[in-house]
Amino acid sequence: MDFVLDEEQAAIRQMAQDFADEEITPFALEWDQNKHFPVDTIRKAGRLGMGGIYIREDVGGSGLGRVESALIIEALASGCPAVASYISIHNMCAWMIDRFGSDEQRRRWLPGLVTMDMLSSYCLTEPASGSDAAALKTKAVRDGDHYVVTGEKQFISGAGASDLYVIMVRTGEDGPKGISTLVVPADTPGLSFGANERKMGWHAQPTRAVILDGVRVPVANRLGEEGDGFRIAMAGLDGGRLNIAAASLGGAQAAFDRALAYMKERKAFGQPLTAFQALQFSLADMAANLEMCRTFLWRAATALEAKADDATTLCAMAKRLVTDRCFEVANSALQLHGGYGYLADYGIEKIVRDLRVHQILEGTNEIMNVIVARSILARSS
Ligand SMILES: CC(C)(COP(=O)(O)OP(=O)(O)OC[C@H]1O[C@@H](n2cnc3c(N)ncnc32)[C@H](O)[C@@H]1OP(=O)(O)O)[C@@H](O)C(=O)NCCC(=O)NCCSC(=O)C1=CCCCC1
Repeated sequence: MDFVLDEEQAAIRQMAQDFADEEITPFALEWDQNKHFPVDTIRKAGRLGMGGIYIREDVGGSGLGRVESALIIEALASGCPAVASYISIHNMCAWMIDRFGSDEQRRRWLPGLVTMDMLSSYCLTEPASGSDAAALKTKAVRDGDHYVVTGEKQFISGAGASDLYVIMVRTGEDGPKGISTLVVPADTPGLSFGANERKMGWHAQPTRAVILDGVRVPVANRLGEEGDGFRIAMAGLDGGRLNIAAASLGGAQAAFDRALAYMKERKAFGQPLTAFQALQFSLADMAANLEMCRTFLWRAATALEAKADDATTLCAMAKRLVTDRCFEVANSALQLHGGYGYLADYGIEKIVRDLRVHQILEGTNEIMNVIVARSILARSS
């Protein structure tokens, strides 16, 4: 196994890092404080190929793999985890269309999605179903060559700003086999949005409910067959979870870098903070955790790219391990800043707030353990 990036991967990572340094980092605090969703910046990322990272090239995608995606999202998140995560979600939706859509659907939607002239949102969670995703109730009733869809999706990132909504609905029996996936354009009559939720972090992207009131969606907008929707949703999340882990890694690395710079400058008891062994040990722990997270993330990304049998399990492990450890690293970076770490202008508390939700969304870390434990038990039976 080769853990050294090749020339192309190093160049891709540098391109994303340059973009983050120039277009995201200088503005991230302002976006957070003003709850501003930087759509123009996101579209600029799209023009550099970051809207269709692992989309096939025949429709304008970048044709890269999951390791490259982890590199890009990590770099973007060094500027703002919330913006990087939105780009990650958009990529997940585009991939679901690329992987499960017909040729006609791919040609219809992907050229706009890969450039991010069209933005997309993933809609699975409902007010009464989160972890138990297969209990969703949003109903789609067939009426000729349309479905009539009624229900509500909760906690939807980008809702109100996105142009396309990839929505899991119930077309059949209770449970996972009665679920289908529909692609619904924002301007479809009957589609509306709840208020922007007030959150602890992720202020640089809106989170709203998506409300469907008798929305007529052409059957031609269904991905795959009726009943395929749960499998499609879960397959999308395998890669989504890796990207969320990469966003945690980028945020935690940025917090570490700031803590190191601060410790070199700040003096206590006549010496820079870097002279104190207890604080050196803290830095060493943080650095080891970051490196472990990065290495494991690349391992899981390689497995997903290779469609390995244990890819879903490794993605779940990576999501839990990386988002937990990186939250601890960011929190330690805050601690190393002393009182200044708690001030909004230093930017560290924003990273901690942004990273906290990565332990909850795209499947809570407890659900990640459910997935891992099930696979261990299945293998040992
Ligand atoms: C793991 C889980 C709890 C499992 O459920 P059950 O036991 O009901 O379903 P089970 O019996 O495991 O499976 C059913 C079928 O489905 C196939 N399949 C499962 N995983 C996969 C997979 N990874 N790939 C392909 N097929 C899969 C499975 O094989 C089975 O089919 P079969 O019967 O064999 O024909 C699942 O529900 C889950 O994960 N919840 C977390 C939701 C959750 O993660 N939201 C997050 C919502 S999104 C979110 O939070 C966002 C936040 C910010 C913005 C973006 C989105």
